[in-house]
Amino acid sequence: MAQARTIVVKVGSSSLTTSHGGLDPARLDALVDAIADRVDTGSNVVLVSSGAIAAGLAPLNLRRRPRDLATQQAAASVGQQQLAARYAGSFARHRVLVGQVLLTSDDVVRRAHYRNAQNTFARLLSFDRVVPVVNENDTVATAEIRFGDNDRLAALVAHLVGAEALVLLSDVDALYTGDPRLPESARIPFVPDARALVGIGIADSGSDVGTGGMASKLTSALTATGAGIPVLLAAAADAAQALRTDAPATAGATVRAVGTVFAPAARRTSARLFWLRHAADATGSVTLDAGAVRAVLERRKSLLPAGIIAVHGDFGAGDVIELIGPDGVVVARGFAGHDAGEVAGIRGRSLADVAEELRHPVVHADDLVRLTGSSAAPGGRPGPDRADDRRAEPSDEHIDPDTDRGTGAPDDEHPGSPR
Ligand SMILES: Nc1ncnc2c1ncn2[C@@H]1O[C@H](COP(=O)(O)OP(=O)(O)O)[C@@H](O)[C@H]1O
Ligand SMILES: N[C@@H](CCC(=O)OP(=O)(O)O)C(=O)O
Repeated sequence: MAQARTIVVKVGSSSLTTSHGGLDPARLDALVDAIADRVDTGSNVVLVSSGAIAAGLAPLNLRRRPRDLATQQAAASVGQQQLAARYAGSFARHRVLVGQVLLTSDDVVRRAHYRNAQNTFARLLSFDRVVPVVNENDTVATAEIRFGDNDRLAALVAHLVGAEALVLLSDVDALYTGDPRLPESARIPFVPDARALVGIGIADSGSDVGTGGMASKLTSALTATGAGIPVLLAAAADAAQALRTDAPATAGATVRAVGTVFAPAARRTSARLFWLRHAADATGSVTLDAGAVRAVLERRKSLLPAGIIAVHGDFGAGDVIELIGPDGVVVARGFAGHDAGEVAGIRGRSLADVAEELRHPVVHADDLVRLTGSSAAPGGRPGPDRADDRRAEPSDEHIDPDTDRGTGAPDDEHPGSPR
């Protein structure tokens, strides 16, 4: 945390607004001061800031957060503008420029867009004293393409910019064993891995303006730590402490004086597999027989046509597809090596029996992420899969079309895999 050169800070709506609605300039300035101090030490900081909808309530005379999408979009339209102006003015006190980045999920579910966003951030951060301020583009995001909560967005952005730390700032000062308003709930200073979250009680949000709640913060934390990025969850009021580069450790180097630290997994997932797991939308799917599920999940093999029972959707080679077990459960996602028509033509057949130009896996082992065997993160999206962390490098599997068995040397080119 203290050494991170690039750091993503996410702040929730409840930490930027007054109890009457509208932005709270004092709290916003205090956050900006803490971030500017970190910028002064040479760190790159990306700020993912919620608060557009909340900031639009008071100017539009709306008493509470609207439930319908159109009014939320109207509030976000007014509020985002106010938020951006406030940040620009507040950061200007420190001679820091802000760059506004508004994203829809489309910007990350399409791989070309994901790369484009990556390039934009890289260029922005190459300038001195520029802080990108990110939010969901609520005004144009329809129900179907919404991230919905900025906690998940922050984890995706952290990976996108190659951050070395993610700081989630909220109205609660740490993760607790249960509802933080109850005296029996205890603060958890350190979460070594996802298993430590078993039994944690998730209470309703303490604020009326936040959307994600603690469940989405935990999903975000597990997504980031699964990609090798440590996470600190702390109160926005403790931002200065949380972002200090010389913050004293209380009990060993991993525990900070404030908040809850989530330890990173040992390896960083490759950008490609991270995107496949957390961001990509599937274009179609294939149903596997039980043997193929075992081969893919337990023996870490490529998916061959012989194990496919059915093909769904109209995907092309290189598209993201879901691999579904015979019981209907999605067991993996991968980049298709063939288009849907080709898979339909060769399904159930041994590689030796198919035309030479089609003699390669439907999904190569290096092109898939397994979704079972991992602890599902709270909130629904798949959690980090330790098995995949071990395999951030290409597998050493080589497909022998005569036997359909993996044998030896690395396979450099996998048809259809976007690189
Ligand atoms: N086990 C828990 N530990 C800490 N906070 C919790 C827990 N369960 C629920 N919460 C609630 O989560 C809330 C933070 O989520 P949210 O309101 O969405 O914040 P933000 O607006 O910062 O995104 C806190 O107000 C807290 O009351
Ligand atoms: N994009 C929305 C915020 C969505 C959100 O995740 O809010 P929060 O739970 O307060 O972080 C906005 O700016 O109002």
